Amino acid sequence: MNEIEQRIAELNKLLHEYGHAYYVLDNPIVADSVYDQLLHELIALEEANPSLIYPDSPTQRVGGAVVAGFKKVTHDYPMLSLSNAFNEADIREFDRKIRQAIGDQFSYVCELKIDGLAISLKYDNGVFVQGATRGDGVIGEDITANLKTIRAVPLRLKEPITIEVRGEAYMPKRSFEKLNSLRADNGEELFANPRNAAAGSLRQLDPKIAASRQLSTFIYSIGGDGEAYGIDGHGEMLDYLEGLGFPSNKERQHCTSIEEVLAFIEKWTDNRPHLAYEIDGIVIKVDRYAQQDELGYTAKSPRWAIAYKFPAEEVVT
Ligand SMILES: NC(=O)c1cnc(N)c2cc(Br)sc12
Repeated sequence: MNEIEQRIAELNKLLHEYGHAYYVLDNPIVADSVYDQLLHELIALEEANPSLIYPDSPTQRVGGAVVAGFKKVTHDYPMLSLSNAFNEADIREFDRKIRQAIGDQFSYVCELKIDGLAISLKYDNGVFVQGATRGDGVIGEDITANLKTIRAVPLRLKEPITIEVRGEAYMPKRSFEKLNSLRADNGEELFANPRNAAAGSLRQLDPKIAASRQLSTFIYSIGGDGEAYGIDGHGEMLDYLEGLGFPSNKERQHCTSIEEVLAFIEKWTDNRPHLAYEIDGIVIKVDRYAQQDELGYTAKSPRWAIAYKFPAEEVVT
């Protein structure tokens, strides 16, 4: 490798590491000015040596052309929807049915239900190759170019594996407030909430607009069979995805009883306003995959999971 090739390789490595720390771990290891200076050095070197541009270079996130529309994508595995619970009785009934089916020897994983747009991300040999919306659960839209602009979406995984993951793209509360304030100054219509703003941003035909909206994502499952990766449960899967370089929400808890689940719900009902992003509920899943398989699915959703929905907030007029 000559000097320029070495410097480009080093800048890609550094920017990938700094970007992961900042956007995925929410734990910056260099100042923004240092990151920007290295990024501009890489942009200049790539402009002078286009044959040395890495496909997963951070400069390639906002590369897509404006498109006339989005291609349709048929999901390899349907993207599920969850049945809902609205109160303690619903949750106890969910728990009772599970105990009736598989006995008492099981545990739950509880997670925050992110209020955004469900997405699917596909990786071939560790490289991000396609991203899509959930759509109707079977057919979604190819929004790869827009999803590449989300800094928390890894362009290359820490292992060269082929995997499809699912998660939620969302707009942090602060980004939402800044966006609506800008739109108000420009006399534009305001977005009603961060979910609509995130969906509207990812439906933009020009990736430069999506890139300007400061979206993020949490990844919370895979498409297909977790056991194919030697993983036996959902909690273990979330740790595995984190290890690959995906952003996963850290506010998850292993619960060994429905009382612990109810306490988790109460905790986050109170703490919800202090989160940097909107949540609309709590997702409760039986942890072990073998027990999920035993419980199976209804026509619409898994029997081994439920989404507790927070009561609709009083709109003060
Ligand atoms: N952690 C999770 O499983 C999770 C988080 N946030 C969401 N909006 C959803 C939706 C489904 Br379907 S699962 C899930």
